[in-house]
Amino acid sequence: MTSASTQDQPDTGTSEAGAPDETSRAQDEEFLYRDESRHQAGAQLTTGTMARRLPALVLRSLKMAWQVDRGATAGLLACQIGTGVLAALGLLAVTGSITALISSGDITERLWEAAPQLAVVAAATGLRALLGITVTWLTGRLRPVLARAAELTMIEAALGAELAANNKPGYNDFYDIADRGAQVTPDLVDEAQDVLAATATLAAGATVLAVLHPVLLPLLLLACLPQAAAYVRAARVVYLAGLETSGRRRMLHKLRWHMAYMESSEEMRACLAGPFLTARYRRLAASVNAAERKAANTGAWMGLAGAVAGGVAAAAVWAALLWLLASGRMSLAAGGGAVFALQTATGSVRGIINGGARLVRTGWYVQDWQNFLDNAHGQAMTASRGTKMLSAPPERFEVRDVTYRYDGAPKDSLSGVSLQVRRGEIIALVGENGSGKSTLSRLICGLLLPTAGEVAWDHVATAEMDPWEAWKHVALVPQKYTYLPLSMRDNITFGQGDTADAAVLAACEASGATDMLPHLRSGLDTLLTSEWFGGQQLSGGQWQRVVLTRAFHRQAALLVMDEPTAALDARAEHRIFTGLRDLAKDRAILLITHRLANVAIADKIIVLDQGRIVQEGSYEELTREPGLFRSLWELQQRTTGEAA
Ligand SMILES: Nc1ncnc2c1ncn2[C@@H]1O[C@H](COP(=O)(O)OP(=O)(O)OP(=O)(O)O)[C@@H](O)[C@H]1O
Repeated sequence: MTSASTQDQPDTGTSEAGAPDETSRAQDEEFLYRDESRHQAGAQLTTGTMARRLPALVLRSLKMAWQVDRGATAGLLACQIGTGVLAALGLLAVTGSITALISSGDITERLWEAAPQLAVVAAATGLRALLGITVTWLTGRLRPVLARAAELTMIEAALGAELAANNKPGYNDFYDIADRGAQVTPDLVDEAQDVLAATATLAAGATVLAVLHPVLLPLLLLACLPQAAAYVRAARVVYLAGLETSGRRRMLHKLRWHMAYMESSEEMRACLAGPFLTARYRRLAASVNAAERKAANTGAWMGLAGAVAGGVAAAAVWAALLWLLASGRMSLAAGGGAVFALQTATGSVRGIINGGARLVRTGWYVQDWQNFLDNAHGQAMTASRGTKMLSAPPERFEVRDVTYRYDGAPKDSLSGVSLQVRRGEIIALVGENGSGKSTLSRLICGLLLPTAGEVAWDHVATAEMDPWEAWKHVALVPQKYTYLPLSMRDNITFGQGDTADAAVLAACEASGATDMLPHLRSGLDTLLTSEWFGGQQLSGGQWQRVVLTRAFHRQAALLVMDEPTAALDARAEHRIFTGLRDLAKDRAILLITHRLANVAIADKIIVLDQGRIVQEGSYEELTREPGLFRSLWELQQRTTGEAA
């Protein structure tokens, strides 16, 4: 979809390309970051479906609220019931006192008759205000805990799902949308309570109206229907606009992050990426703004239509009341009470409509959260794998005729691959970019399950094992490793194994990370980032040493290292490779590297090309026989020779 002009011209957004070019760029980008599947899913979500699902969603949120803070949840429910009862009492007392005051007879007697009811009104109003304050306090206490709990449920579900599920296209959009659902979970509880409170007040008003005249209540409810429909439709438009722009909004968030945070700050400046990206930010922001403005306008028109319909309908109800009075079907005294009851009931119905529309909209968001959870649970490792435990750390890791294709990928990343590695052995995987080395390492670790074939540890298939138990035997140095803003000790141990100095320092010694310690302010307890006060920033190679220490500290039976020394200096790299044989004594090691001279240490080298094994043998054999390994190795030799 990228137009030729987009590629040829500097994309600063201020070029002389003119308006049509800008428009086509904006369209290209809109297409690039679209989120079609979510939008389609949203379009199918009707108000009726949501109305049916709402009780379950509200109950789910209430249950979660109950789990995180029983006191606050029970208090809130009690306050809402209390508010409803007080509203009913107050309303009955007001209508009673109005009826008494405007009935015929001596004014003093009428005042005395109305006095107790007026006292009830005053007490009910005061108590309701008190309950209102309590609700605000309890809601403030519950909201953040509930949102955090909803977030945690998502994180746990995401961590419990197959890695393959996270690799699916659109996963991040799905996660982002669900995250918004998690944030508004407390709103669902609030709004459900508002609707309940308004319903309780309406019940009081309705009782009075029904007593005064049976036609008033159905008339009032009928009159509110068009307004309710308009409000819910307006809420749906806003919700759908949010879904439609989710991919673009996520891109905006990414751009902000890259432009403002430290990690990308060098390239932003030296590559002059700033103007290019800010121009893209502006265009994307403009397209998101336009979509949101359109939704706001449509929503406003719908709201207006609803309000007009509501006004006309309210006028009809008042006209009906006047007709009842004029035709003598209702007494003047009863009419006074009816006016007040009608006023209150109309207010309550408006509260129900507003709250109900908000509730439905929040329901859609929370449904996104629920969908994410359902999907993650549907792809949970507990569902797709067995529960077999290994009685001892495995001795042999075997890949048997394995094929793997990523979800949505046009072709297999691995086909018919077989190999094995035992404890005490070092197997090297080599091959050009994209040949399938990292994919194979994920399969042998049991992170991915084969599309066909089998990966087995001591004859137990990874698909049959309890993955959490299995990974206790794995140490992984991935190609893209994680820098966490934790202390050095926590970054190494992740709270597992022996976290005491001696064990951590022994692992540091093996990786060469000990050299860094004298420069760290608090040794192993230094925070490894300068994003927070008191923390210290490490260099790329220093981080790689920390990640290697993490792997060595695990003392696992299988050690997988994907480009483990790419960022290390010559001395540090030498140290790792000379120490590898020692580490292999009680470990099976799978080593992936492009530095072919380093694989001389391996017992066996496996050469991958386009997902297939094309060669295997020792370093001596492969450097002698013609083939892919030798041609790559010769190229490297030539480059280093020429450089020398
Ligand atoms: N998460 C993923 N989703 C879809 N396809 C993927 C994913 N990861 C890798 N691939 C594809 O699988 C193939 C093998 O990738 P892999 O990362 O295993 O190669 P590699 O040999 O480790 O490459 P490199 O030397 O560049 O690290 C590539 O074509 C790649 O595009």
